Amino acid sequence: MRSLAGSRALDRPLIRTMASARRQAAETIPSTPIRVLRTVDAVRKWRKPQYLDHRIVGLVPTMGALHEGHLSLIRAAARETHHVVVSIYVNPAQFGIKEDLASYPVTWETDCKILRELDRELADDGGNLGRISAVFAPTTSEMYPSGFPGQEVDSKGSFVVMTPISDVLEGGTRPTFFRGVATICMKLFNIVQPEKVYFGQKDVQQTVLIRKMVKDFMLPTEVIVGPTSREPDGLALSSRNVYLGERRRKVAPVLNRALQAAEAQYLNGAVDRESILKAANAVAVDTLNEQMTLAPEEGVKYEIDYISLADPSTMEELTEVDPKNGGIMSGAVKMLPVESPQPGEDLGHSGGPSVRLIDNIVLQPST
Ligand SMILES: Nc1ncnc2c1ncn2[C@@H]1O[C@H](COP(=O)(O)OP(=O)(O)OP(=O)(O)O)[C@@H](O)[C@H]1O
Ligand SMILES: CC(C)(CO)[C@@H](O)C(=O)[O-]
Ligand code: BAL
Repeated sequence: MRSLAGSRALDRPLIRTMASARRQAAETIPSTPIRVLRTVDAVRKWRKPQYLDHRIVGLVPTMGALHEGHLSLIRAAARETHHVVVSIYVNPAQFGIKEDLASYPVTWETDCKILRELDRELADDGGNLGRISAVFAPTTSEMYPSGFPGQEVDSKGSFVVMTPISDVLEGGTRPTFFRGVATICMKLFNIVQPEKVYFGQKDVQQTVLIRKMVKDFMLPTEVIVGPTSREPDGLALSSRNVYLGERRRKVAPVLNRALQAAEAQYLNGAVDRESILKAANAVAVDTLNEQMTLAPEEGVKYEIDYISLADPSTMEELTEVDPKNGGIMSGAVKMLPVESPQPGEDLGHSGGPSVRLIDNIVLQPST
């Protein structure tokens, strides 16, 4: 008969085998085949057979807190590629030191639930080439293997810097933003090696930057831009809308209304900067004046960061729209924290800090 000690010794390799099997079992989003990949190495191992099998991979980069805007990009990717990879990573390098990195919504469990439901929808839709195959959710030490370089304007490190596009509009207010975006997107593209990448029109300057990065650095990927998803009242969906709270949410469509007023001028035949921008500024200023007449516990205040009329391929300001090329009307407003918050008032995520909202409308070229 085996001694107790002997039987324990015999069990040990079995225990080791089970443990290493557990270690090797691929992490997935529960009740789905969607792999959760957390390291560069894991993505590379997953990617190689797809490459050898000539399977097309589409990448949808996100910072999580998923909403319908993200889902529209994932749906587009599933229609056109065999394997959709969604990256979820809040990249500190694109946040300025005084920006909202610490409070940025992180909703991993809800994101997984949303992706599970979307994957079922995609499976039932015969029109798709592929499904969501993987979520890439790395840590900062994985994405910055030499150490995180910092969020300061003068931080030293390995960055992708693109000028002058990074210096204007969004980059004017957020001087490290596009350096951070270009750097992280270059890393994501190098890791996933997607044939196609999907970005939202809501962040129009980002799409222009990414297209330029792909062109200037000869990256073997195609950039696809999906339309802006909106709430019924025109507000562009954005992960940051959760900061607004009820009072500011009602006023937040002002930016879209301002841009629509400008678009109406263009559609009526105006091409000069002054006529087009005047219409947008009038809506923004009139709405603010109306708010100022309200009692402090009702009103909402905001600052107009910029309202721009720019060239669609460079984002340089235009004095006149060439109808052959069209233009981009874009803007940013900073919704200030509400005054005289009332007991029980919904102030929004994280106590309702200032929220910067962006939006844009394409002035279509006439054919
Ligand atoms: N309303 C939208 N419609 C279409 N695409 C969108 C929309 N909002 C975001 N996207 C796109 O989704 C991708 C990931 O964006 P991100 O995760 O930053 O979401 P976000 O809502 O833009 O968040 P934030 O509030 O931080 O700007 C980007 O390509 C972005 O342009
Ligand atoms: C493209 C992106 C995921 C890079 O971090 C981010 O800028 C975003 O979510 O738009
Ligand atoms: N969607 C843009 C990401 C950012 O504002 O940081």
